Amino acid sequence: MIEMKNVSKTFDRYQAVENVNLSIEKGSIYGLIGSNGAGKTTLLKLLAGIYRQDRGEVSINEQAVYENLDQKQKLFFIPDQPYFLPHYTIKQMAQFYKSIYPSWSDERFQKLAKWFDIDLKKRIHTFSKGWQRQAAFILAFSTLPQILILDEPMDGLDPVVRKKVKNLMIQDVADREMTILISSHNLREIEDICDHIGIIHRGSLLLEKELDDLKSDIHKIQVAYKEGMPEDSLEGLYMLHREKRGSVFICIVRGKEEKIAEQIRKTKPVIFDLLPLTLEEIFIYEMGDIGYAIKNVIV
Ligand SMILES: Nc1ncnc2c1ncn2[C@@H]1O[C@H](COP(=O)(O)OP(=O)(O)OP(=O)(O)O)[C@@H](O)[C@H]1O
Repeated sequence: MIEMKNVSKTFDRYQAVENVNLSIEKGSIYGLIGSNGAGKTTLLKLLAGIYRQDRGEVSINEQAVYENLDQKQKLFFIPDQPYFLPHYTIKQMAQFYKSIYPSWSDERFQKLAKWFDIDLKKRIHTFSKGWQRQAAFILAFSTLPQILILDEPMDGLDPVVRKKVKNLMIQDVADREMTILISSHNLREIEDICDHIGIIHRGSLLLEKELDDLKSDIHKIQVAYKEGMPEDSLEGLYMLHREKRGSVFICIVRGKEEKIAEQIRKTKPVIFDLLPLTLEEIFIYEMGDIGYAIKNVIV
């Protein structure tokens, strides 16, 4: 299990991460989402042992990560701009990682190189952005990490490669209970593969939930009445957003589906639909609930 307890990190008095508590179960795929500058990369680098926290504890299976070689050999971090040793080919990078990671698999490396159809003898810095990212994934998956930490992983990858990478992730989670932590602004992709979601805002973790729980706790309702909306129809509902389109009211409501439906039906609407929200919509309204502007966002 990956854990953060009361973790804070400042840069020159700027609080990038503030008192974060977080836990990620083995074998889960955790999506970290948040606005620009929210602290996602800082959090990932703390978990990867690249940054040292000012306060709190960062641990994997109850052992500190920072300056702990044993722990670092269990994880692989792909930053938003993958790093390679200057002028190295993929083959040379493979030798380098083989010397660092005891779990390195030559068999996996050869298999992946063939599958991605990549030139192992070409210098990586001459590759396109997408090819460089593919190289990073081939190397990462060849170390057979217990934990894979990815910052904006699909940036610059074409749809076929994205699918291949997603399949590899899912396969390794299923076969070896690998844990994945992903930060991305592509919420459709996060929704597609993650089972847990954390929303970070201004350095604090706003919420952390199973994706299914997150989705079952917030709904969009469309409702219309013969003679306008009765005054008390929405009383007691936790309303995150409300707008009127013609005679139809569109509301975003927090709460359980049955409870919301029961209350609305009592008011005898002529139209009533209760719809699930996408992760993108949930993110926008959760952020709106804490004052991050949702004006002019049409859903
Ligand atoms: N090395 C650093 N030195 C000084 N400030 C930093 C450093 N790294 C991050 N910060 C600041 O910490 C805050 C959080 O940055 P971080 O990169 O973690 O955000 P993010 O959520 O990944 O953002 P984005 O989605 O825009 O990539 C920002 O205000 C950033 O300017």
